[in-house]
Amino acid sequence: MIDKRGLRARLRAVRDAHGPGLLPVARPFLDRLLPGLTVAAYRPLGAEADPMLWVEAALHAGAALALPHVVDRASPLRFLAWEDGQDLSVGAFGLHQPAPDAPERTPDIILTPLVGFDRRGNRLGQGAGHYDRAFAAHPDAWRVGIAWGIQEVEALTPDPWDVPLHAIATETEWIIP
Ligand SMILES: Nc1nc2c(c(=O)[nH]1)N(C=O)[C@@H](CNc1ccc(C(=O)N[C@@H](CCC(=O)O)C(=O)O)cc1)CN2
Ligand SMILES: Nc1ncnc2c1ncn2[C@@H]1O[C@H](COP(=O)(O)OP(=O)(O)OP(=O)(O)O)[C@@H](O)[C@H]1O
Repeated sequence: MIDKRGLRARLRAVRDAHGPGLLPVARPFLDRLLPGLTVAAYRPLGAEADPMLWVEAALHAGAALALPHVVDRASPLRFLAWEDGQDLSVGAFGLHQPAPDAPERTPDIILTPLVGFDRRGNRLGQGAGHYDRAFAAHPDAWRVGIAWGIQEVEALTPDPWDVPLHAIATETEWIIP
């Protein structure tokens, strides 16, 4: 039985030792983009891989953007509209988020920050269940995990509520489970 909390602490340390940076855009993401689609991205926390080049590609393709908005661990995440260049404010967990009254959006693609992952599409997140619940609420969205390659682990044991990723992007690989 894996100790998820211990593993999470170890993988956060591995990620932070890597340091921040922009993740290059993966070709299959570009191929998927269409005008009018909604792409949910995120603003990185600490040394999370930064998807800003993916955001630029999405805008270039005419897609709309959303960012996650959370208020605490217990409440569900909402994806809120984010117009290009729009100011963000710092909220829960130090996250840069849209204003709480920004319109809610249904994502077609969810770019998901990972704490850890395995090659089968299993994911370890922050442990509040924000993305677990978002995946359950948006079952038709394309779930792409984003991480540095060193955040890979041999195998994660999925919990009953876990919804696997469709793909994982790292700085060197596009992994299809
Ligand atoms: N950039 C980013 N945005 C995100 C997430 C994320 O993981 N990364 N989320 C993912 O669900 C949601 C926010 N949920 C969160 C839940 C818990 C913690 C948390 O426990 N933070 C730790 C430090 C985290 C770290 O260093 O990795 C803390 O505050 O001590 C953070 C975000 C939505 N937005
Ligand atoms: N669909 C759901 N509805 C309600 N609660 C959920 C749902 N999915 C997960 N949860 C709860 O959220 C918590 C998620 O913990 P877990 O350790 O699996 O998070 P995680 O793998 O780090 O992922 P996340 O990024 O979503 O936090 C658990 O307590 C679980 O009971």
